[in-house]
Amino acid sequence: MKKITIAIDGFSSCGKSTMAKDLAREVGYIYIDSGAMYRAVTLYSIENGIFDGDVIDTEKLKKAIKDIQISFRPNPETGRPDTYLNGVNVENKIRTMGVSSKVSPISALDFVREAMVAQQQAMGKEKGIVMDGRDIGTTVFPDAELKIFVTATPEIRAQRRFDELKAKGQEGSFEEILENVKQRDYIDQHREVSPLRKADDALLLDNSNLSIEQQKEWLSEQFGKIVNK
Ligand SMILES: Nc1ncnc2c1ncn2[C@@H]1O[C@H](COP(=O)(O)OP(=O)(O)O)[C@@H](O)[C@H]1O
Ligand SMILES: Nc1ccn([C@@H]2O[C@H](COP(=O)(O)OP(=O)(O)O)[C@@H](O)[C@H]2O)c(=O)n1
Repeated sequence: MKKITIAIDGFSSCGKSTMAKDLAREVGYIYIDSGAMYRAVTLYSIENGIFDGDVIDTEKLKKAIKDIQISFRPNPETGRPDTYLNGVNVENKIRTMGVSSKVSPISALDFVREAMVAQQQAMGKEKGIVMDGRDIGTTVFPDAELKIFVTATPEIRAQRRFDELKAKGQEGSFEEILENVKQRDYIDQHREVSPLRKADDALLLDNSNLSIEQQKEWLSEQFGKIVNK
């Protein structure tokens, strides 16, 4: 069966990673969470004095960027990849509100995007990959055979993220999460480099009223239409 490239983009916390991981597992493709890479750069910046409040020392980060190595390794317990920053497992740390509140300004920096996009393109050069993010169908893999753009209302997305963080015992009120979701959407859509937008040839999926199982079936169907053509 021919191998293709699958790009899943969309708004924050709508279920992109969930559907991307499910499909990758089902069809035996590599799954890459590009958001985890931007989150890892943000964690590095927080831990290495690159932030002074909300101000970013861009010169310092520019010098450090080549020393920031991000990789993914399978976690046998969860059956999903964990994110490693310079060899250390940071999967839990990068999902905190502290990182969520600082990730979009870091992701708007051109040199950060350049470094991440180069790594993402190298990961996908053999195809057989599902990658989710904000600019996968527009910038990272503009020739992807299957492109999806996912959305849901901000309230539903914030509720999903709230439930997730609560289940992990992490802090964050619904209002704080909703505000963060809206703020990141705004910054992601309005930045100069590779802003979040639907690629012209992407299929739009509003999953506000779909269950995880239903969206998984829908995505498998779209995949089948392309590989069985
Ligand atoms: N269709 C859905 N209905 C309800 N919850 C969902 C759905 N899709 C995903 N979720 C849950 O919503 C949360 C955010 O999903 P995630 O895949 O991490 O989103 P994204 O990658 O877009 O940020 C997760 O806790 C996930 O289990
Ligand atoms: N391809 C990507 C992926 C994420 N990002 C940035 O990284 C942040 C975190 O991405 P994420 O996918 O982990 O976000 P969630 O929707 O999972 O909360 C986004 O809000 C964007 O600012 C990006 O700029 N480009």
